[in-house]
Amino acid sequence: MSTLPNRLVVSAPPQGWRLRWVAWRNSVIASPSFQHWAARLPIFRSIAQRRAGQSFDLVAGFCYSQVLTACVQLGLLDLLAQRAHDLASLAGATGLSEDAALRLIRAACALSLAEQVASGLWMLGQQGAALQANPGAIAMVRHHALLYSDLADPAALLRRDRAEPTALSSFWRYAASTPGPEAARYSALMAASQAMVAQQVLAAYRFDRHARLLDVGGGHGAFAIGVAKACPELGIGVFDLPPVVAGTAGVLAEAGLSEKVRLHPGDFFCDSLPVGYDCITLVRILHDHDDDAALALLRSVHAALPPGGRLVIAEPMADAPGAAAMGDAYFGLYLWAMNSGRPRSFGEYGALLKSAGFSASRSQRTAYPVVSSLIVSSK
Ligand SMILES: CC(C)=CCC/C(C)=C/CC/C(C)=C/C=C/C(C)=C/C=C/C=C(C)/C=C/C=C(C)/C=C/C=C(C)/C=C/CC(C)(C)O
Ligand SMILES: C[S@@+](CC[C@H](N)C(=O)[O-])C[C@H]1O[C@@H](n2cnc3c(N)ncnc32)[C@H](O)[C@@H]1O
Repeated sequence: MSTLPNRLVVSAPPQGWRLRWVAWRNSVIASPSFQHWAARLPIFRSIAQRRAGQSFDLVAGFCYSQVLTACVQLGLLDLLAQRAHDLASLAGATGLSEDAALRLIRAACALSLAEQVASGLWMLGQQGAALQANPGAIAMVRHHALLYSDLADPAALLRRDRAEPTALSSFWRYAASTPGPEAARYSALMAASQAMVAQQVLAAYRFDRHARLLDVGGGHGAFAIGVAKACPELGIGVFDLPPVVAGTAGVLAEAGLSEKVRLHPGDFFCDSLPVGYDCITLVRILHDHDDDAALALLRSVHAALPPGGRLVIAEPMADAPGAAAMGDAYFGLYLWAMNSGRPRSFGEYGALLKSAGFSASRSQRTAYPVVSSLIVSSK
């Protein structure tokens, strides 16, 4: 656990030596003759080939994503998870010609989504097995059609006025504040991807040290249900927009937790948060909002907590250890396309939390920072 610096992390002006080192290093790496010879020198060969592969993967990444999308769309991963298949059964089950099925299964094998276990016989590969264990990730693969439509012309997306609606912003804005199928679709997507996050949060923080927990922006209660099962003695509340909370009641009833979890319909930008909870969670909330709105929400949370009360922030963060691309490269563009919010580093949250009046904050490592990280703050 590390204590967060209580000020916005402004990187020190680059030292002279760092500028000179980076400039020299780049001039060497960018040299075609160095790239030619590095792969031929035993001392550099493996790193040169690995870097070349990484460069190719960066250039070709969208194609890989679409191989995964095709596998999800055609149910290929589910098929391969059940048993080994030959080409005829794969073609029949997916509705593809044998030529197309062979092209897809070879591509899936190249990405470890599938694995040839004998001549003409395939099963799930390591990457396919890992993804099958995370239905939320599979749900996001399906959801990415919206994201990729907004990213079709990335320069135009970055240039345009963020007030202009995009496919993603329409999905998230409209769905969050309007009853009906859109709100249900939106909350179902959140609930599907919540399991991975809840697992990380519950393993990293002991909620049973508290008496009552309020999950602000708790959606259809997926996190609240996870906490209720892990901490049977804990009093739990969920605060969310009225159209969403209307759906939460049904989800809690199905889980047999209607009496256990108290619902608080409201708008956390207009209404005060309910008091009486000694722990408040913000799970995948703050990164949805720009700094001013995030600070206003943190101030509202601070006002609702008793002295010594705790705030637990859980979301995918920028600069997460071993997952830098997930932060500013994925969520950075995702939230830009959503017209609101950004991923933040631990240091950036430290500054916001201090401005909101929190006395101390610390980061809490999780097993998979690529899924979610934690910050714990005290009033
Ligand atoms: C058994 C033998 C012989 C060897 C084993 C060797 C070994 C140890 C292998 C390791 C296997 C292993 C443990 C693999 C683990 C894999 C895991 C945990 C994979 C997890 C993948 C998770 C993914 C891909 C998650 C993706 C999540 C996404 C894309 C979430 C997007 C969320 C969005 C867009 C949220 C939007 C909400 C908003 C609006 C931003 O607030
Ligand atoms: C990205 S979802 C996260 C849901 C849940 N915490 C999770 O991790 O799956 C954001 C949640 O914040 C809620 N929300 C957005 N704006 C809100 C507002 N102004 N007041 C209350 N809830 C809001 C949405 O309805 C949604 O449930």
